[in-house]
Amino acid sequence: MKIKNICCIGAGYVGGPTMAVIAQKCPHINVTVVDINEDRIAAWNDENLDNLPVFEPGLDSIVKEARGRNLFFSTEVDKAIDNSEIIFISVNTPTKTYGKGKGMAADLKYIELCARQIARVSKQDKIVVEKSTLPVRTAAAIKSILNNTGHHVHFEILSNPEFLAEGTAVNDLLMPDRVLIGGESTPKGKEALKALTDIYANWVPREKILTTNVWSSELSKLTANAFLAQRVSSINAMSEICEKTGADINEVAKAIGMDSRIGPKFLKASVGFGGSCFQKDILNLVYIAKSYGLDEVADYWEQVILINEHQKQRFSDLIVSTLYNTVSGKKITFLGWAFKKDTNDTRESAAIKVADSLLSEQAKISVYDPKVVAKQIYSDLDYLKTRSSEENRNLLQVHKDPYEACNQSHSVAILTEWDEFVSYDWQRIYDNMQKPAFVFDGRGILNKTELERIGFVYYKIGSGA
Ligand SMILES: NC(=O)C1=CN([C@@H]2O[C@H](COP(=O)(O)OP(=O)(O)OC[C@H]3O[C@@H](n4cnc5c(N)ncnc54)[C@H](O)[C@@H]3O)[C@@H](O)[C@H]2O)C=CC1
Ligand SMILES: O=C(O)[C@H]1O[C@H](OP(=O)(O)OP(=O)(O)OC[C@H]2O[C@@H](n3ccc(=O)[nH]c3=O)[C@H](O)[C@@H]2O)[C@H](O)[C@@H](O)[C@@H]1O
Repeated sequence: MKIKNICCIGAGYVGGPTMAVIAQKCPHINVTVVDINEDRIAAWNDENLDNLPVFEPGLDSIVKEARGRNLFFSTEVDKAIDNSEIIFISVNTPTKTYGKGKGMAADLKYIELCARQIARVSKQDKIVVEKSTLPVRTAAAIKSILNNTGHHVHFEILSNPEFLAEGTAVNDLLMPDRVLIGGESTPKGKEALKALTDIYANWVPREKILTTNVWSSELSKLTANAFLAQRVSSINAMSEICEKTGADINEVAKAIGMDSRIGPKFLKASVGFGGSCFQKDILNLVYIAKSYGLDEVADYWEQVILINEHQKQRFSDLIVSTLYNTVSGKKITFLGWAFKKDTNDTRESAAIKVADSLLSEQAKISVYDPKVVAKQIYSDLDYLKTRSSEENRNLLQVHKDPYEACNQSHSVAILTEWDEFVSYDWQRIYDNMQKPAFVFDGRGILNKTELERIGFVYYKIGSGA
């Protein structure tokens, strides 16, 4: 099968970067990324590459190279579907906020809308690729919609979950550990698997392109995120034991990570994992397990989330107790708001929960983040509905200069591990703070000896004060 046109529905953190890399590596294929969000598409088309809606190191130069050549961003969804032999669905699949499965199950309404639209528009056979993260067996629902509402064209459904991490998306896409494609073992299924494999093979070694059945592929994505998040919760659980016992979490992580069966990656203690996916995907897994009556399995995975909530809460509790049991009226500076460094994404960032707890204690918070804008920070807090948006704006200020944010502060809390925080002039920060000056390092990135030499009272996650 000769593929000339690809369409991707959803121009978000996955659709945008993924398609940009496919377009760069496959100049013989036209790639059109469509979205119903006009502002987002306009931003992808912005002449000024600083205005792209997704910040990812290296993404701007790839967009610059391919955009207008064989990479297009558009709001004309029907046209792009009609023109393409392969359609990726890369829309959001958030946790349901209503009805059955509220707070647990994945909300598949955007997926279903896409399937119905593809069915309505398509006049020729198409390959439909699940790029979004989906509950296992979603392909069956998509297939049923496509086969019952379309123009009797043949649809082949593939599962091709995305494993990129934000902040390293471009590298992850250029050099993936593996590409996973699930498909049916019928002749047409095999043909579809080959067509998609051939696209990736333009830059990914074939031995790294793994094909499985559809259900294994769908479930592998949830499993990978569950295992990764479990590692973070495991190291964070140990970080609390370290703080009680005098052990140091970095030393423990190094010692266990040298065991080749455990490995050194993803063992960084933190103020809690964030991001749009770990929590939602584990909740989804818990929901799936419960729906099959597997309560013990569900309880096991739910603990990963509970430890994560605990880690965020204990960090804000520690700030309050260390600051003499009251933060009312005290200025606390947050360095970082993004859920990790090198991204402007704040979804489920630990900073949001920690700020909310401290604001409920009447603290005054100043925030500096190199990439997150004030509008986003206020919208994250307003979304919680803990207090009025006017109160949020009164209690929390956003700064464009880190030194200004720290000025006259009682304490600085590190919420994101941005590299630039390490090289700040900490003496200057100390000189302009209230005394005693506290630093709560929720990412363990600063130099304890140096900060204590300056005069700070320094707390590091996983090794205490
Ligand atoms: N963010 C990440 O790092 C990763 C996300 N994923 C998964 O990929 C999927 C997408 O995630 P993100 O890109 O982060 O979401 P996102 O929210 O950044 O982007 C989704 C886009 O889809 C658009 N959309 C929704 N319904 C639409 C429709 N009917 N027609 C056209 N456009 C529509 C939205 O307007 C939005 O721009 C999710 O299932 C997520 O779990 C997987 C791996 C990594
Ligand atoms: O499905 C997804 O959305 C993606 O979720 C994660 O990627 P992402 O959330 O972008 O970023 P991670 O690097 O995994 O970090 C997630 C959170 O865990 C935290 N973390 C990570 C690693 C660690 O050692 N310690 C730690 O606290 C990070 O600070 C961050 O808040 C996975 O790593 C990706 O493989 C997956 O595709």
